[in-house]
Amino acid sequence: EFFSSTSGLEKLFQTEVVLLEELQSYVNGIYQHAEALQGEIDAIRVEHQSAADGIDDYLNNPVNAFRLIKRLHSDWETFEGSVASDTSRADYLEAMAGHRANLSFPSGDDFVGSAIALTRLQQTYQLDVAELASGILNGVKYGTAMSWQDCFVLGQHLYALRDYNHTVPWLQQSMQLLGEQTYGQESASLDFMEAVVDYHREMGAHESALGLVNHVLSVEPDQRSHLLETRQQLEQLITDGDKNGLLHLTARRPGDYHASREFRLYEQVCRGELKPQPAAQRNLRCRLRKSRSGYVPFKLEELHLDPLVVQLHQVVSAEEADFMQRTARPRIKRSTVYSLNTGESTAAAFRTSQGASFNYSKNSVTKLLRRQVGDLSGLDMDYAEDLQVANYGIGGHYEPHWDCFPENHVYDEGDYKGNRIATAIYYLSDVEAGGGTAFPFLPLLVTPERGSLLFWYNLHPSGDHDYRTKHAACPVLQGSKWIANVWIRERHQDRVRPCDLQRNHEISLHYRDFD
Ligand SMILES: O=C(O)CCC(=O)C(=O)O
Ligand SMILES: [Fe+2]
Repeated sequence: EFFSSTSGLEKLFQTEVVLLEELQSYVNGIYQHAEALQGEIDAIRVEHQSAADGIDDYLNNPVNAFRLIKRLHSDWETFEGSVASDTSRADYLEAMAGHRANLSFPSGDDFVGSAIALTRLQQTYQLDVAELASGILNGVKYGTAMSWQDCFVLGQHLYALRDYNHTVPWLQQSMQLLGEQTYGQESASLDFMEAVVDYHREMGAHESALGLVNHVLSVEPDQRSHLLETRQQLEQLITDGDKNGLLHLTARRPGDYHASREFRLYEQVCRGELKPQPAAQRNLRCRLRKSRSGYVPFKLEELHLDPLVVQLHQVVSAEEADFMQRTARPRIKRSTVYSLNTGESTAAAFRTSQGASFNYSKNSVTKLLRRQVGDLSGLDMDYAEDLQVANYGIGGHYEPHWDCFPENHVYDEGDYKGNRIATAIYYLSDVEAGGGTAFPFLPLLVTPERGSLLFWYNLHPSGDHDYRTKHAACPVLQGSKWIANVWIRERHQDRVRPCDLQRNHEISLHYRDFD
């Protein structure tokens, strides 16, 4: 699978580099062959021109007669042979078959995954389709523009995925771009637009259908008079406020998490529209904190006090962060999520990233990552889970979740004892746009900053879940996000974080069943 990480996409890019060379050498071969044949054609034409003054005169010349006979007797056979023996086409196809077997190609799932990632970005960051199609993200031009065909294929795919809400704007954009082409007025283009009218009608997007009908009729009023009736029907449906069509059937069902208040909070936090109240921010401090074993103090920034969320700046150097990326790159695989129902870990649409885990004794950097979390928190790192490095590609995200395990989960597996008392996330890269860590209930957005470390407790001192710590990875809008997760278990931590004898989770219970 390639779409879920940037390093996956790099493999696809390399594939395209090879394919491009292959096609170029095929085209070069055709050119050479064509040039040779053109030379022959030109020579014979010159010959024929000298006959222009009179065929009889020309043929009375014995040399000319001989040459004509010779040409027809053997030259033309040679030309035919040359065309017949041209293996460039077969060679190209054979080489391509080899490439298909040996190089990385995206699967259908990749195609669907990348289409969904685009609509996710559109949705989360409320991007304008026209801007997105022109390569602009939040006012900054990053990519090349999409063609009308790109937009059409995306729309068609979203249609197949039954995401009609997103289908309509992409088809609209596609038709808009087609209309701007010089061939946008040609008959074939108008046929295409008529086909899209049918899509819109089926979906119940009457206004979009009407817009297209009017456009087609304005270009070819006489040839396309059958559309007059369609126009009338559409106008009637619009006047009646008709709500039939696929678009209206798929309005989000009640109980759909993506339509919940919580999910909306999350999206607002990702966009930076919701922030902690000034009154809460006033008490936040930046300070230097002594490290347990190192000489250099931590640059600690409080991001939230209750629950405590802190970010430590410049704890990992650029070289160390890059080293971890390089080490993880060959090992990362699509991230999975554990399902309580099936007891299995599977890939899920709500978590699209790739990851790999490392024993902390792997190298000096993994050792450093473990030691620093211990130094900062004072927690016993003997029961920390293996380090989990993750990479998110474009649109990669992890929807709101708690890191601690649910109450009925058996979490004493092997060496891991107790629930996940705390989470520490190292940011191993900056992210150009999007990709923050969002806490919808706080409501806090943490910006990834290469070399920094984010830390919070998932449990109340009583050991109960702190439901306020629900958090998420916002979709990456531009760039590639690398993190390393450190999860610390409960065992032996009571010396550092004494248990409260009273249960003290009332303050967060409200967030357990938020809607
Ligand atoms: O990538 C992030 O910002 C958060 C990741 C996360 O929450 C997780 O991996 O559990
Ligand atoms: Fe998490």
